[in-house]
Amino acid sequence: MSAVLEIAGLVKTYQTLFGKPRIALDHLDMEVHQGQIHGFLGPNGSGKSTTLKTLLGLLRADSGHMRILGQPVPRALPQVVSRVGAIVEAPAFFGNFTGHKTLLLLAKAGGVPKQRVDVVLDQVGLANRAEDMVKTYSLGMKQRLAVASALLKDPELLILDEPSNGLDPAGIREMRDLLREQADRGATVVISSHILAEIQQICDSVTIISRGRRVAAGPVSEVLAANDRGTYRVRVDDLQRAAQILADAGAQITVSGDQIVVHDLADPAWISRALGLHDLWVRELAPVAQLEDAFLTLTGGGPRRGQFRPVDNSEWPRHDEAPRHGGPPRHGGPPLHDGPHRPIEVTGQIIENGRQA
Ligand SMILES: Nc1ncnc2c1ncn2[C@@H]1O[C@H](COP(=O)(O)OP(=O)(O)OP(=O)(O)O)[C@@H](O)[C@H]1O
Repeated sequence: MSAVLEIAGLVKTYQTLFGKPRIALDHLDMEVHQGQIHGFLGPNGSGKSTTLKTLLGLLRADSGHMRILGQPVPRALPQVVSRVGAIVEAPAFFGNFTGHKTLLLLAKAGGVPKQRVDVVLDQVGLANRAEDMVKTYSLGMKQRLAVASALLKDPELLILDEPSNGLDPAGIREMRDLLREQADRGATVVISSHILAEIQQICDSVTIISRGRRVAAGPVSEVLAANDRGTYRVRVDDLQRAAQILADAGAQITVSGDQIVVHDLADPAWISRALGLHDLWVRELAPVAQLEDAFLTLTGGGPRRGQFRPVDNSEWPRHDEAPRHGGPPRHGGPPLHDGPHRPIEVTGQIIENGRQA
């Protein structure tokens, strides 16, 4: 498999008006292979947009090497630009133009045959609104128009920043099918997204960055396996009491809907034992390999009730220096005891260990 996109040692520093320069990319490496759908993930402020803009020649890097379709960029961008379709940040369209006219102008400017306009309108499901003005479009429809504009050139490499932004569940599924079709015809797709479940479903491989550095990369299954934190989903009749017992026994838990998720556990039998001691019988116990878990572990951010996690800013301590959020190292399960129960709130929201974090 040949690399369609290669980044090595990319450094980008922003000069801020006051204070010291801000390091946005800190020797970033990334590689994407042909025909893959590749997820580019990172917390807010981790450097995703900076990477994509630098790759597309919209920003100048301090140092590092980049290649698109085997050509060094930005030097050889003019040679490859006709083979790349990209949306980086929400593109601005003229509200008084129709979707059709918008794409027609873009096709003309890019030297693309105008017949492609109807093809891409159809591909993104906008054909029936093509003659309406863009200002009447919903957020999701504008997003579809943006994707249509990126598809005009029938690109070999498609780079999409948050392609599912503003789409409803049916729209997200259509987008997934559309991107899969692009990969099936041999195109390579790079998408950045915060919808991790979506990335897990759609992507063949991922790069996860934090504070401008790559913290994990590879096939989704490998990234999941390497970062399996021993997370288990439990269903039990008396959810509230079960959550209380597990929390009091020292487990790291979150409660969501009708299930308890137990984190950082080496031996799932501990859960059955802990609940069985209180005559509560487990109805379902299953491992959860979630990209979200891996993401939070790798980027050092877990949910904290009543507290906002700082954005992934270079002024904060680096991940390897920072205290790890999200609990102690994986263990075989805390010792069980029959101690007094603290009140616990089961709200369908995330709670941590039965107490406010
Ligand atoms: N023009 C700028 N001037 C100064 N700092 C900037 C500028 N643009 C971005 N940054 C900083 O660079 C870092 C990376 O920002 P970037 O926008 O690339 O992150 P991101 O991963 O795309 O974030 P998000 O997911 O929130 O879009 C952040 O600390 C941000 O504040």
